[in-house]
Amino acid sequence: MEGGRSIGIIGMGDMGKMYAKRLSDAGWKVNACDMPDKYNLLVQEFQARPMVEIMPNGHLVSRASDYIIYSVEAKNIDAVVKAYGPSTKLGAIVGGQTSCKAPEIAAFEKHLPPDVSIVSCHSLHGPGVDPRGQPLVLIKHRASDDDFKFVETVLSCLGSKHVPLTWEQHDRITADTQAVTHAAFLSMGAAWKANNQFPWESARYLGGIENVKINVTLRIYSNKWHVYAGLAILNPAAQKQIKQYAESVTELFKLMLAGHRSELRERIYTARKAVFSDHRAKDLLLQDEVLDRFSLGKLPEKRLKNNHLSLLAMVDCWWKLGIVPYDHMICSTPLFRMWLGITEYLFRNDELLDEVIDTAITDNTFRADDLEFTFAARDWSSRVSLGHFDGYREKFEEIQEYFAPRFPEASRLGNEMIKTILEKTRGE
Ligand SMILES: NC(=O)C1=CN([C@@H]2O[C@H](COP(=O)(O)OP(=O)(O)OC[C@H]3O[C@@H](n4cnc5c(N)ncnc54)[C@H](OP(=O)(O)O)[C@@H]3O)[C@@H](O)[C@H]2O)C=CC1
Ligand SMILES: O=C(O)C(=O)Cc1ccc(O)cc1
Repeated sequence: MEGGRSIGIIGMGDMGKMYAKRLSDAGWKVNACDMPDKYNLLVQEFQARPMVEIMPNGHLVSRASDYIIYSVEAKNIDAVVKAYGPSTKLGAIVGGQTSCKAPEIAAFEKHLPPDVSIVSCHSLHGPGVDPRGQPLVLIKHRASDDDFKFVETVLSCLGSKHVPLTWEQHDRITADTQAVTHAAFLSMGAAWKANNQFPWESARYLGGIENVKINVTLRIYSNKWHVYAGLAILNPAAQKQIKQYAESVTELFKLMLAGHRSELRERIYTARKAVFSDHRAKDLLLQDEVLDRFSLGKLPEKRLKNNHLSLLAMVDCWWKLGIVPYDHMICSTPLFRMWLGITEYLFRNDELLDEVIDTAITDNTFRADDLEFTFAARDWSSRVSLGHFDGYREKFEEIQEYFAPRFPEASRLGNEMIKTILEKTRGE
């Protein structure tokens, strides 16, 4: 392909393998490696794919390839580029797949020889999602137009929607979209565990919006901790967003506890105006019948009320930070679109929003759940702000273990849900 040029992939985890398979299927020669101890296993796994050559380490991949993609943990990017960067083939192009670009670009600038071009990428979806039509961010950081065109040509086989950005724009947008979305779902999981609850066993958490909350939470906890830790801890804008989310949760919960109905209502309606007023005429991203279809438990005859503190706080947080989430649709992940979908579903239905406010003030049966949710949001925020990967990992894996028995079923249902919902909410 293209004058015999080949592609290198350093890091053959979930994303690296997905890229290796799709690029080689499109006819590209791929040179790939993971840690040296995985060499034999990878050789076996890829033996039926002659277009993928597994190599023992990143030096060999770097010296043989014309466009090298680092697909390793964000927290390791500096060390890995430091090790292999100097072995990069003269005049090659280098990029990375990590979810936060500030450390990745810094590592490239520090460790790559000056003749090497830098064009980075970020597929805004997990490895199990069909990349067609999903946003793919491309960052032309230090490269000629021809080099950039070459990367576009290589990655066009993914069928994704190319979104050219600078690394600064990328980090700002993904803090708004991914990091704070994950914080909300991570907090739901933490609260359910703290109350020793499996939400699909409680009628309160069945149907509609609740299905999305449960399926997405389980999807996040079934993934690798470092993906979420990396994009939250390493992105300075993310810390601010997550902190505001925790503050919004706390303040709204205090208004509920104190029974300040009119203050709560006014705050929620002010936030709604700031976030949704320009979108009132547009179709809803998600509809009832889609939401109800994907339940881990048996749907109750009549939907039970919830005060949806997690959703109220999200809109409050967007308002406080001056974020209009629709502005980011071009650069959104599936989980963000689902999160915005259920938030919008609530905020654009006057009757439901009023019911939620009434439940928040009059129904005490949610207090225990909301208390744990508030603790959880604050705890995640402080772990992210402290910047300790170990502290993040410890909490994530404890909750992961709690929910693990339901991952297979939740993944199956979650995949179907994502597929159906994505057809209705493709970016833009
Ligand atoms: N999963 C997702 O949904 C998405 C992830 N991303 C980003 O893509 C990157 C990869 O994520 P993902 O594939 O999920 O994570 P994985 O943990 O599955 O893959 C990373 C791989 O890189 C390997 N690795 C670490 N150091 C080296 C090294 N020195 N040489 C070769 N290989 C090395 C790891 O080995 P070991 O495990 O032994 O450390 C691991 O196998 C991350 O930065 C992530 O943020 C981007 C979009 C979506
Ligand atoms: O859709 C999401 O937000 C996910 O959780 C999957 C994901 C994780 C990390 C990325 O960098 C991009 C996508």
